[in-house]
Amino acid sequence: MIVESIGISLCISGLLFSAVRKTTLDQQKIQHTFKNIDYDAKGYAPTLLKTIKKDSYFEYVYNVPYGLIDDDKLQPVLQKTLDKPVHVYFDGKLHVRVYHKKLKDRYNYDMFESLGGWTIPVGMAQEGVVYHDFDTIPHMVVAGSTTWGKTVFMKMLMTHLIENNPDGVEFYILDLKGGLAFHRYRNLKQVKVVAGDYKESAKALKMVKRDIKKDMDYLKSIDAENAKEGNLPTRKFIIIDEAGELKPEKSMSDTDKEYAKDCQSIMNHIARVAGQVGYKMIFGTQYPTKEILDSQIKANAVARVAFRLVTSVQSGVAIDQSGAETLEYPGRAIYKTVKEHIVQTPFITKFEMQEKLRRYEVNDDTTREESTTPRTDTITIG
Ligand SMILES: Nc1ncnc2c1ncn2[C@@H]1O[C@H](COP(=O)(O)OP(=O)(O)OP(=O)(O)O)[C@@H](O)[C@H]1O
Repeated sequence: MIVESIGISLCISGLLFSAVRKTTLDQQKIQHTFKNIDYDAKGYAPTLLKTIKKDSYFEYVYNVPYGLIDDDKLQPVLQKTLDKPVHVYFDGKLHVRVYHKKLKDRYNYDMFESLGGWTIPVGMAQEGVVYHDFDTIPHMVVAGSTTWGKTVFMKMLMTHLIENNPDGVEFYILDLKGGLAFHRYRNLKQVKVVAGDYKESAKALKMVKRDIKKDMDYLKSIDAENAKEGNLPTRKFIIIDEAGELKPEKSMSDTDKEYAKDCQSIMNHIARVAGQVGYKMIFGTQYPTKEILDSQIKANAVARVAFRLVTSVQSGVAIDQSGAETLEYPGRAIYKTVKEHIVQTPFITKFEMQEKLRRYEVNDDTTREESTTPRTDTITIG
């Protein structure tokens, strides 16, 4: 009995000693970093106020001298120095959160629990799984340079929403990279359109605009403020991949320019008025510039997912801060609404998607029309 309790107390003191050693080491390295990158005001560096110990991280809170504010380079430098994931934020005090473990570079889709409804898993963060609810925040920007995970993410989102609501979700997909990425899903009963060029895109969006008007008139007639309150069973997702292609360019024919302008004006309309009526826009782009992500879209697409981008300027346009240019792995992203999280997004293969969605395929367009809720204005392209 005595031997056992001595063993337990030795073990506890061992753990405490190891935690103290780790925090002391972190603190020393952080303080040296402040000095080496001149993070001070007239020689006065931040001073440690307290240390918060949590299961997954230690957080060091610093008093900072007046006039010293947040600095974008602090987080990447500390991350490299400590060789651990670090999150730096500033709320009058400077917080340096140092996580014990690094995120893995792959988490398979099937390990993410479904919360049902209009919620999707955005990915695994240090704090656990992060979800996004499209009924709370309807529109989303998904930015990322090519080959860093944007398309896999949009396909994962589609798979999850179909699995959650096979009879209540509809997709209108503008696949402006030639219709290749989403073409194979055109026969799913939930996919109303896969538009592969400007003409088809403009036609699809005009159809969406007409539906929005009908749904708004209906909600007004029953005095409901939004789709949820009006018990509208269907949510419609407009996926745009690649939004940059809709910017009218000199190289386009005059007709295509007109179609592209029509598309932009309807996209702005959807972003401004249609979120609460049950229309959700997923705005994918590999070139986040001010022209492509214009102020209307940005003001209304409050949820942002940024995979690796080329420059901090692009990151600034996509998520209003730098950081996406430093993401290290495909599938790693910054998810930002009011708060921001670094996540490893769920990975799903084409084969897994096919296995999950095969049952919703309809063989030809006639069967497809019959198998979906009848709508007089549904068209099928692609
Ligand atoms: N969530 C993820 N976790 C781990 N690896 C991923 C993840 N998402 C994508 N990848 C890897 O990155 C590769 C490229 O992904 P994806 O096709 O989505 O890129 P993309 O940015 O959409 O490129 P493009 O713009 O050319 O279509 C995938 O084939 C896969 O190997």
